[in-house]
Amino acid sequence: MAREQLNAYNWNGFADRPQLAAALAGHVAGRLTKAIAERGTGLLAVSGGTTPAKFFAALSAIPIAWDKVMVTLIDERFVPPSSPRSNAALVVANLLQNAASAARFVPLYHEAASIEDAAASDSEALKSLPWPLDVAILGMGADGHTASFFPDADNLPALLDPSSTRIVLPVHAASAGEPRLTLSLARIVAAGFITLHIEGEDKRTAFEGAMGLGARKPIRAVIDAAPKTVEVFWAP
Ligand SMILES: O=C(O)[C@H](O)[C@@H](O)[C@H](O)[C@H](O)COP(=O)(O)O
Repeated sequence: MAREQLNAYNWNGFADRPQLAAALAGHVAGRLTKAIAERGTGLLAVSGGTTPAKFFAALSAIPIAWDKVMVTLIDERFVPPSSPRSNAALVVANLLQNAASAARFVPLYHEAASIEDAAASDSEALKSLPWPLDVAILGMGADGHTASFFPDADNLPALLDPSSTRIVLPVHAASAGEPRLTLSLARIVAAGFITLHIEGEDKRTAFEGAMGLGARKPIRAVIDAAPKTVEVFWAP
């Protein structure tokens, strides 16, 4: 594993994806165990998409006190759990299995008249979670989006506002596929352990581009706003 201290992130490179999954799962399990020892609970927020399934499977098998862990989503497509696009379905099928089946899951999607109504009621409902996040697992698209902070989002400045008091925000972005629900940047960067899990050469190139000079991509805004170093986990 190669570690490079660059800017406000650490680059943790792995030879292959299974090794990354095992290492990231070990780090996350350790952070959750530390949180449970310190405050009696662990609060984990994970991203969806196609990258995290192997990491979820590795984490699900680690025997920590999962009955003291609460799992929620960094973001969600505005679709029911029956949809193949549902991040909640991905988490239930891949993470909330084995030892981790004892964790409590707090999804973001529920039926609502609009995505704005869903985000507002989510923000209320999620107030009762034991904030701040102990662990935030971010993904990234080739366009430099993370969470549902899409570069073409209608309300990107509000999504990236570090002083936002909202917990969940609605997102309309043509490139997103469907309307989204996302944790606000403020809630994400307050996490005790923030990781970015990316795989493949395209994602590495996109990340390096986002960290360079030029247009500020959403992933850069998150890293710049984070008071702690973001741990990037990458494999080819
Ligand atoms: O709902 C989502 O899609 C995710 O939360 C999103 O932020 C994801 O992490 C990136 O789009 C990368 O997705 P892939 O892992 O599919 O490349």
